[in-house]
Amino acid sequence: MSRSFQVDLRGVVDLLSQHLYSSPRVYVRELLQNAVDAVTARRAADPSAPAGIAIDVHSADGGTLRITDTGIGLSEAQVHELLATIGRSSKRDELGYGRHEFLGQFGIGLLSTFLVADEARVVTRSAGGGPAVTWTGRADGTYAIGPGERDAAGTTVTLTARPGAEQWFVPETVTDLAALYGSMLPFEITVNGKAISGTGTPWRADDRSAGHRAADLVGYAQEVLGFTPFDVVELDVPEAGLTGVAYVLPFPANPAEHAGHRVYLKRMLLAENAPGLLPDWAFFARCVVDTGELRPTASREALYDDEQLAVTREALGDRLRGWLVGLAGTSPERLNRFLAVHHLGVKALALHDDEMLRLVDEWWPLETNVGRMTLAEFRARYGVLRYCATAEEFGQLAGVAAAQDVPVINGGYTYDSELVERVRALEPDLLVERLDPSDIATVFAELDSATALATRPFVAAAQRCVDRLGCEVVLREFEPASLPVLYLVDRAAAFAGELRATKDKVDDLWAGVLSAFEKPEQDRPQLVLNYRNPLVQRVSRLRDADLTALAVESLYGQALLLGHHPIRPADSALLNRSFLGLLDHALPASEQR
Ligand SMILES: Nc1ncnc2c1ncn2[C@@H]1O[C@H](COP(=O)(O)OP(=O)(O)OP(=O)(O)O)[C@@H](O)[C@H]1O
Repeated sequence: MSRSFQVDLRGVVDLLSQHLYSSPRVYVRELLQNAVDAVTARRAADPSAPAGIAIDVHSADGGTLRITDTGIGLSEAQVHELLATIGRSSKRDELGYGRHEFLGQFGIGLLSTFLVADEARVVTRSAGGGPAVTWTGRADGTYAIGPGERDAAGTTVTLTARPGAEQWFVPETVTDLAALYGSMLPFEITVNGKAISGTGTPWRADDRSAGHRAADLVGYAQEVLGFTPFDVVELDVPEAGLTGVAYVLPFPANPAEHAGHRVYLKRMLLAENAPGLLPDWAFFARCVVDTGELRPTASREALYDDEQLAVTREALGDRLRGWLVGLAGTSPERLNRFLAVHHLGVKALALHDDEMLRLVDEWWPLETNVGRMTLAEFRARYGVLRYCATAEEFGQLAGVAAAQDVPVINGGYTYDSELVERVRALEPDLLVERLDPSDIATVFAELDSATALATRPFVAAAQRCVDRLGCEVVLREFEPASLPVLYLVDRAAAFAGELRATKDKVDDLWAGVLSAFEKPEQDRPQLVLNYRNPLVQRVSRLRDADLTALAVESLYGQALLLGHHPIRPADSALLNRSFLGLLDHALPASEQR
């Protein structure tokens, strides 16, 4: 013998309230939606039928809400079949798919009334004829049917607040909720006599002037989203029955935070923060759209992530890409302003997305030692993309490289050096070179042999001064002559330096382990003195050993500062000492004054 399932309605309502719906407030949406569907169904058969939905809500006596529609209504047989059977809906076709013209499809919406009330009373009269019927459903799973009083076709649902749910029956709250969900619906809807719908979507095509329409769109963003958009991009994807606008954000957005969009389904609000409508790279835009074809999840709070959503996402992405490309073509100045706001996000995405990379390549000016310019401009001019990987290396080398006609990009800003390397994806034959301080050292000219011989004692003395600081002194000739000294740390030496600093801080065991990585001598940073500089020449000729030491030490300090190198405690002690020592030498002794 086959038996029927028994359903514990309390359990089902708990399930809905705790796991499906985010808040009891959705009961307003579900009632509104049933009323809209009923009006739609009636007007499908009789386009001249009235289309009105009225909510009356009072908070006296704990709270009651009544919603009346002029919709299709239900006969007694339909009441048994549709209202009293969970999961049964009149809005699905023979195959069980939601019918296109209706908002509902799951057959559970009415249950949401039990989130806020113990009893729902429905008085309905079918437009097809027959007497009015009253159905009273209770949260404990029982229902009663009896005759109803109602002259015109349509339905009235009445709820009384359950103790503890009174806040959902406050007239202002209900007005706000009805406006939130229903303000774009194409029928007149009133709450306590006040209309909350009627004007339609702000992007509708009508007889407003272009300026008026544009102002409405901006006004909507200001009022509803709370910002004045950088730009407004109109959206239209016929396959998804989708229209709307994308607002370009006027402030930086984090691409990692998948921003949500305001989505209306057949003019009724589905979600204020629906994710997944735009591709990840379009993090800089917030959409407000109305769609007839995309499917909701059963909670009606998000879009169902299916193939159709994926196709729509692509189409919307193309639209925004088109906007960006258009901006580049027609209004580079605006594109630059856009990048000034969103460059970090655009750059982050350019690491994976060729389209964004192209945008950065052509439009984002980078710092170089020959002025700010885009990567595209740089390689058109110089052929090679030569860059320093860190701001410190750029600080050390920019001036010297420029003096030797070596243009170089500062890759030290967030993502910049990765992007320079990535540009190869656009142009596989492109030469990309990372400039290392040791590369620059090789272009320094050796001194002629006589000068080298004559300055050998000075170099030896200078070496003794800075030996304990772990660097090697070399005397060379290079441009610009105005630069007396350079402190060059190549990558290996920088690593060795970090090792040394760490070793000083850790215990013996670790220091021993770290020593295994250390390489001797040739990795030491170089203090390169420029013999072309008149001051250095004078220092090299000093007879006084103390003064020579002071001068070398202060040149060392100067080189550290110029190259933005970290100043260790030993360095700052030396800087102090050399500065005071030089001052002492420079000032006349007091008895001579
Ligand atoms: N105001 C109304 N006028 C006419 N029929 C109604 C009304 N409210 C509900 N019904 C009938 O009751 C059925 C069940 O409603 P319910 O809200 O539970 O589900 P649904 O609207 O079909 O789907 P969903 O769960 O997606 O909202 C509806 O399919 C409809 O036939």
